[in-house]
Amino acid sequence: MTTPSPTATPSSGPIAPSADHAAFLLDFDGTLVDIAPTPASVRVEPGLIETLLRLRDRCGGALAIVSGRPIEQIDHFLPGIPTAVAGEHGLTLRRSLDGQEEPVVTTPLPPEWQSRAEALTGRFPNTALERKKAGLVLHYRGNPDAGSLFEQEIIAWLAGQDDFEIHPSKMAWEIRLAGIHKGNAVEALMAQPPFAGRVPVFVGDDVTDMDGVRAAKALGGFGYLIPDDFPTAHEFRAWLARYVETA
Ligand SMILES: O=P(O)(O)OC[C@H]1O[C@H](O[C@H]2O[C@H](CO)[C@@H](O)[C@H](O)[C@H]2O)[C@H](O)[C@@H](O)[C@@H]1O
Repeated sequence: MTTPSPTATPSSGPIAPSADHAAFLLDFDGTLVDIAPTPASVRVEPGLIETLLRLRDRCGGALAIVSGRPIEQIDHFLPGIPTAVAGEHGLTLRRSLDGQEEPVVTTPLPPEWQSRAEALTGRFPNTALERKKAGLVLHYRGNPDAGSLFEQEIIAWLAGQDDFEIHPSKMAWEIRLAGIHKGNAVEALMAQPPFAGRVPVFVGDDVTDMDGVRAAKALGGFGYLIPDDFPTAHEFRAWLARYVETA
C-alpha cells in the first residue's frame, strides 16, 4: 500500500497526486489519440509529445503506456517517449527506454482461426484483420453490420477450449489469451523502479481499461475513464497539459 501523498488539481478536472509522487499509466487509443477510421490512421495531436516528455521528466520517469496494441506500434507513434510500454493488454512488457521486451510464453493460436478470420473479413468489405503475438482482432468500424456475425463466428470457434477468450473492443472483436488484462500490467510496472513507491494514475476509455482502473485503485491510486471522468480524450489531454505545468 502506498502512503498518502499531496494531491494536485489542475485548474479543473479530476485530482491526481503531485508529480513528485505520481506514476502515470496511460492507455493509447481513445485516450492519448482520438479514435480514427483505422488503427493506422490515428493522429498524434501537436503538443502531445512535449506534454508526455515533460510528464515523464516531472514524474521521475514514471510514465508508461498500457495498450491493447503491440509494443512496436506504440514505438511507431510515440518513439522514445514513455519509459515503459505494456502491449497487447498486458501480455508484453518493456520496462525501460533502452530495455528489451520481456520474453513471453504463449499458447499458439490455432492456425485455422487465422484462416477462418481471413475468410470472414474477406467476405465483408471495409473490415480488417489484425494479427497480434497471441491473438486476432476483427475490425468492423468500416462495416458495422458485420459486427454481430463476427461475434457469433468467434464464439463458435472458441467453443470447447479455455486458452483463449473473446473480448469486445471499439467496433472490433478480439481473441486473446485467457487471463491477460491491463491490471496485470499495472501491478507488474508498479512493482519496480521508477514506478515503485509512487501513486499510480491510470487513464483509459474502453472496457479493457477497467482492469487498469481497478488495479490502480487497489494500489492506493487513481483510475479514470473517458467519458465518465473526462468528457472526451481531447479534454483529458488538455488536463494533462495543465497538470505538467502546475502539479
Ligand atoms: O488499449 P488501447 O491502446 O486503447 O488499444 C485498443 C485497440 O486499439 C486499436 O483499435 C481501436 O482503435 C482504432 C484506431 O482509433 C480504431 O480504428 C478501431 O476501431 C478500434 O478498435 C487497435 O487496432 C487494437 O489492436 C487495440 O487493441
